[in-house]
Amino acid sequence: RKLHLPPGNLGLPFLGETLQLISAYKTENPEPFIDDRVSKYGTVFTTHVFGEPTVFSADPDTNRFILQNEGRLFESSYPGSISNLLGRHSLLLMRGSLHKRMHSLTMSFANSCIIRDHLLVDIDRLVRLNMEAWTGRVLLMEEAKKITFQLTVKQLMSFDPCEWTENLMKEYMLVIEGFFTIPLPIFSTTYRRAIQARGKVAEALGLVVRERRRESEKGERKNDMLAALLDEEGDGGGGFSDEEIVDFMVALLVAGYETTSTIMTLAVKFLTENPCALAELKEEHAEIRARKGEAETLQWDDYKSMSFTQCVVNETLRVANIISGVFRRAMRDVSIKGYTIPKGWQVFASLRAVHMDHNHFKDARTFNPWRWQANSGSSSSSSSSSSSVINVFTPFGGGPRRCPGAELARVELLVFLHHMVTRFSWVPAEQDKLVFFPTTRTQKRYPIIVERRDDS
Ligand code: HEM
Repeated sequence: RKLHLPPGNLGLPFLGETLQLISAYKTENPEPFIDDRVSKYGTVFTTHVFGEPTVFSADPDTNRFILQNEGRLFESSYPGSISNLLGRHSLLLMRGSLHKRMHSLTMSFANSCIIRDHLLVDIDRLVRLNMEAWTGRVLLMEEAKKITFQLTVKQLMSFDPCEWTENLMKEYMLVIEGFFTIPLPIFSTTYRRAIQARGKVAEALGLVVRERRRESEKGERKNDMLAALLDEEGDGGGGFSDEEIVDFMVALLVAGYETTSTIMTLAVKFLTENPCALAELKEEHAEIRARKGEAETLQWDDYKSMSFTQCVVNETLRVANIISGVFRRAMRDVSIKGYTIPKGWQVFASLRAVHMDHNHFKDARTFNPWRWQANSGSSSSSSSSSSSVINVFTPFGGGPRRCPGAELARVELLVFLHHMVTRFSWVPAEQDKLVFFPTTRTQKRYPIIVERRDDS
């Protein structure tokens, strides 16, 4: 068929432009890959990456259109290798009314009231507990991962850290490695190991589900996500099967883990490189600590008073979000900006391209947390965009699949930064570089030397 595709270049047969993309994203400055194409073709262009022709959007209105039309014109789409790791009943792969129901169930376990009344106390306790053991050289990325894993396990099934959770985490980390063996997972031993580890994680979680069913028959009920899943009715009436519940839990573990821990680590890296921002952040947290006793848990009001810390988190999400964009598939021919996206084509809504665009964010390539201060939470952007900045800042996506853990992630990040700056001073242990492929991370997992503060 003759369709008016967005302009662009499909590159080499099969490989397309995948190698150019990978080599750009393996550096600290991946922007030229998008900049070059935007300047040649405009903000919506055609390329060919990871084995498929793809319409790439660096345009906020197009991104919004794609995200809001989930289930009508576009649907989420993951390669088979990722779907196998997630499990077929994962929220990320669910569609239609079941997706809607399970998305709101997840939200109901991570909304502000639940965080304020139940989760905040655990977040504060588990962050402190982990930091108690910090001394000398610390691999910050590893520590942040440990914390986010423990927090999710607690929220999902009420387990505190123990030998069982440690073993689960070891297997789980192998699963996570499998997600980043793109573009050719089939040939990778890391991927095969990840699939095996996924089996072990599912087995361990399956045992927990069965045990909890037995407990609930005796009338015992915990207040956690697993309890809510056990109460929920499946699509065909009756409850969910063990397999469905396990897949759902694996997806939640995956979704909140690498994302939040990366932002924790990178916020610290950017603060270290920006002493003025670090000084202002320390001041904000010293004031909070001065109002409280050393051992006193952070309260919701304390969290709400961390306005500069929110700016630091926004800015870190803007310049280095691990989710640089989302893939979708066109469910039918879709007209957009005078072009046609053919049915079945892959679409990539790039969140990062918008966040790094000078038309929406002044000096977009510079880390500047103060930009968020202008109107309490929104950013001071250049005025060349008609859309408000709040609409173009979408680190948690948008539409029916918008991240249900967004508020929870923010609370975890702020509590982590609070204890980090009130308990420790630190210096980088060695030079470490930020890269964006296969995922956003620092090459050496950001090693730092920590020193406990006398007053902590
Ligand atoms: C800084 C941390 C986080 C970032 C940047 C982030 C970002 C995102 C983004 C962009 C999406 C949309 C994906 C899409 O449209 O296909 C998403 C979805 C999701 N996130 Fe998060 N997330 C974070 C933390 C969390 C946490 C802590 C949880 C735990 C509850 C979580 C659970 C989920 C789930 C379950 C989905 C899938 C929603 C669906 O498909 O309906 N995320 N996240």
